[in-house]
Amino acid sequence: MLQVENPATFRHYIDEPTENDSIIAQRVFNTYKQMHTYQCVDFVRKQHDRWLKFDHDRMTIYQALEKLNEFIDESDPDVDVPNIYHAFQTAEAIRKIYPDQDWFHLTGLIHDCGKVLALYNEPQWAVTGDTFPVGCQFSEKIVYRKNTFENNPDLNHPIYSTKYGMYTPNCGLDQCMMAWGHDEYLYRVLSNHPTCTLPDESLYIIRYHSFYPWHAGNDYMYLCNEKDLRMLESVRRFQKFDLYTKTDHDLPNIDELKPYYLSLIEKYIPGLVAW
Ligand SMILES: O[C@H]1[C@H](O)[C@@H](O)[C@H](O)[C@@H](O)[C@H]1O
Ligand SMILES: [Fe+2]
Ligand SMILES: [Fe+2]
Repeated sequence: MLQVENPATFRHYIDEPTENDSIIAQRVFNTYKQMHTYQCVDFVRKQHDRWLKFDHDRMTIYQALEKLNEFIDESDPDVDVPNIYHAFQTAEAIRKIYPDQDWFHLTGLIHDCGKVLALYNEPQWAVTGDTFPVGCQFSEKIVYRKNTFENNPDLNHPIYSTKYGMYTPNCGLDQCMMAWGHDEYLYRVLSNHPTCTLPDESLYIIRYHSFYPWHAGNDYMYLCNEKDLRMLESVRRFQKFDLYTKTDHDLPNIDELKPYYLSLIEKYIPGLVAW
């Protein structure tokens, strides 16, 4: 088990921060305010059209990871260094506790690589942050649920505002359209890569790791099928490493760790990937 000294210090979201609150608190709130204003069924459809042709770039997974050197996540109250450190912190913590599960180490390393979207001019509210399904009622468990959705075009939609919205009971999360961001994007990129041999569990973790209203809030169970409920434990197992290893001190030595992770990429996701 991962030892966590003080879990309550993570994911602290300050409501309606003012100038007296930290810059980070303001930046996080503004990112979610925009996300909850603009993420709607129409927007997600447009993003699928735009990004699921995989005609933006060709680069290896490691090259994508290195791009996160230039990227600070504005939705995250717990990280204020480039995201590549978070990738190695997550992976190394998993490796310590599960030395034999190399696919899980690699999952930790790459799970946020979808954030390269932001380096192709996508705004952070369409890249980072927690996710939720669009096309049905927004859960009370979404962060800042009370004061950030008032201008969302789907909020009072006759179908999308109902419990099941455009879905059916227990249809399965793969039938649901999630708010567009780094999870769904990387999942689709890897599914489209002909030589990716990561196990299903890995791809599932990548796809839903930001779905906090579900895996942490226990909501949306009425959309889940058996597979989702089976995978929930895996997502939760991953989430502890993803969240509780975030620290801006003790940054990992990337050059030292690089050869091991390059070997895992060669094993599970070799070659140039289409983005
Ligand atoms: O701010 C964070 C960050 O963007 C993570 O990458 C995402 O997975 C989390 O759900 C979110 O809370
Ligand atoms: Fe993430
Ligand atoms: Fe992460």
